[in-house]
Amino acid sequence: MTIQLHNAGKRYNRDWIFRGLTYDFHTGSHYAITGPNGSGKSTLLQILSGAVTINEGTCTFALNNQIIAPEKIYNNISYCAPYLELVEEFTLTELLNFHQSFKPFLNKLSTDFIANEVQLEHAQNKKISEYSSGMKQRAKLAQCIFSDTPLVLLDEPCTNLDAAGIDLYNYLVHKYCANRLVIVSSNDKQEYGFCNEVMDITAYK
Ligand SMILES: Nc1ncnc2c1ncn2[C@@H]1O[C@H](COP(=O)(O)OP(=O)(O)OP(=O)(O)O)[C@@H](O)[C@H]1O
Repeated sequence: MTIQLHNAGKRYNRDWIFRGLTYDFHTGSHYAITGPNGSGKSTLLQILSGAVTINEGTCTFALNNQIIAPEKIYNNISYCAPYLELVEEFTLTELLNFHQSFKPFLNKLSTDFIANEVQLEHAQNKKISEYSSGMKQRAKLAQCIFSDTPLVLLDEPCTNLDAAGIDLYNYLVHKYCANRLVIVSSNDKQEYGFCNEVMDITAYK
């Protein structure tokens, strides 16, 4: 999987968030997008998911050297972000089963195994609405990291996680994302310490 930005620019109304952004993202590398609050990290991540369009330049997605149209890219993406909601009426088992009906899990892993991996096996049959905020974040990470996609987009992935949760995040990323294209939007080294490429978005203001 590759994503190539060439001279990309994004503005909301008259305000440019970034301009002249030329950057290649490749499978095998793990990238961090850093910058202060409001600098455009989440906006860029949404562009890299195909959900938001740029106002100038190009953003090209390719899988196995075949160009993919931005509107088709969603099949290849797992996304975890504070602004993406879970279906809270579901239990974790129902949520994972529903999710895998349109996005299968890595190696056909079972929902029981996944609940166990994120240490939520004791709460597997409890409604997500009754979860704590840290438990909800573990459920979001489970849904994202275990989906069998070449691209994993993580926006502030340790939101609401305690120290054990942050260790769990690092374990999941190392075990299940090693050969995937991973892009993390964050200002917290605990969230992107494993990334081998760091892009400071303020360089493109
Ligand atoms: N839908 C929108 N319409 C108008 N402006 C927007 C929209 N989304 C974001 N912005 C603006 O774009 C800028 C970048 O926002 P963005 O959320 O990408 O920043 P960020 O770096 O992720 O911030 P944070 O670290 O606080 O999460 C901000 O000035 C924000 O107000």
